[in-house]
Amino acid sequence: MDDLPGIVVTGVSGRMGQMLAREVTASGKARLVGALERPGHDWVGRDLGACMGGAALGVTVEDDPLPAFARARAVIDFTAPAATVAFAGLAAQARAVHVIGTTGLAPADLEALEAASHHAAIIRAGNMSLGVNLLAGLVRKVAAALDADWDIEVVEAHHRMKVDAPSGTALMLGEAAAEGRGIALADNMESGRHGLTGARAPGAIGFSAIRGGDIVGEHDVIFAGAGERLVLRHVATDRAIFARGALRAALWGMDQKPGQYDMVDVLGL
Ligand SMILES: NC(=O)C1=CN([C@@H]2O[C@H](COP(=O)(O)OP(=O)(O)OC[C@H]3O[C@@H](n4cnc5c(N)ncnc54)[C@H](OP(=O)(O)O)[C@@H]3O)[C@@H](O)[C@H]2O)C=CC1
Ligand SMILES: O=C(O)C1=N[C@H](C(=O)O)C[C@H](O)C1
Repeated sequence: MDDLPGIVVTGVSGRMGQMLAREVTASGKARLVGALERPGHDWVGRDLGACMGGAALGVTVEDDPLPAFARARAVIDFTAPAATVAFAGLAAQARAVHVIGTTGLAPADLEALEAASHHAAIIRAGNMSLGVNLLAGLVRKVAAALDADWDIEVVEAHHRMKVDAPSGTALMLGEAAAEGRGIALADNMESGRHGLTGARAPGAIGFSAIRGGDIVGEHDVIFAGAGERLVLRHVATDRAIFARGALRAALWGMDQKPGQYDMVDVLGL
């Protein structure tokens, strides 16, 4: 057991943090060697298992990232952009693999990750599930096969607590569609339609977001042509799919050189 590679989970009280801690602990492939929360959080100093309402795990929740990262081979981080940028610098310092599931990152955040990736491997994806990463490949192929008379719309639905839109997955799928079509997503993105919008811009890739209840994550990519419509869909019903992908990425990343990677690299798609 002691020779299993050590992993730290950040934002451990969160929806994904708890799922990740359970996945790592139950995997038999890695050891949970650290669980982080922010200073002042009421879990800090307590046993993680008890905090999650189960048996003691022998892992005390901490609030100081660097010493935790220093004893880990990998950090799995599903938190928020500002936290992820700070963790990237510290993971680079500790030479630990940084697996990033956090979405909503701004261009300046991505620049900070690029700098950190010169010192340690970073694996980042807006969706760590096998299904969505396969779907992105299908979307790229379909977009390449159809001409610009087929309108592309990405529709996503998530739980009421989600704070960013479009979702990281929707952006991944939009990027795949843009790549397939040979255009830049940034120049062709249409989202948040409201009021007298005018007609749809030719060649645009549209985004719509639904928020409600406990929806785990649903994504449709619609190719709407004249007289027919093709819909490619992924429905997540269990957050364990993301945690499983993240653990796989962490283990894979331990054999990689510093640099930036995604789930296509991890899954060999
Ligand atoms: N790539 C993928 O496959 C997936 C990505 N996600 C993404 O993961 C992220 C987290 O989602 P979810 O678990 O639902 O969110 P939650 O809000 O449930 O959890 C976020 C956690 O991060 C902590 N956190 C936030 N900011 C900081 C900070 N500055 N310093 C330290 N800790 C911080 C929060 O602590 P506190 O409560 O104190 O704020 C909380 O514990 C989102 O960006 C989401 O989109 C989610 C699922 C799959
Ligand atoms: O916040 C979530 O919950 C999810 N976020 C990711 C995203 O932004 O696409 C992945 C998944 O859809 C769940």
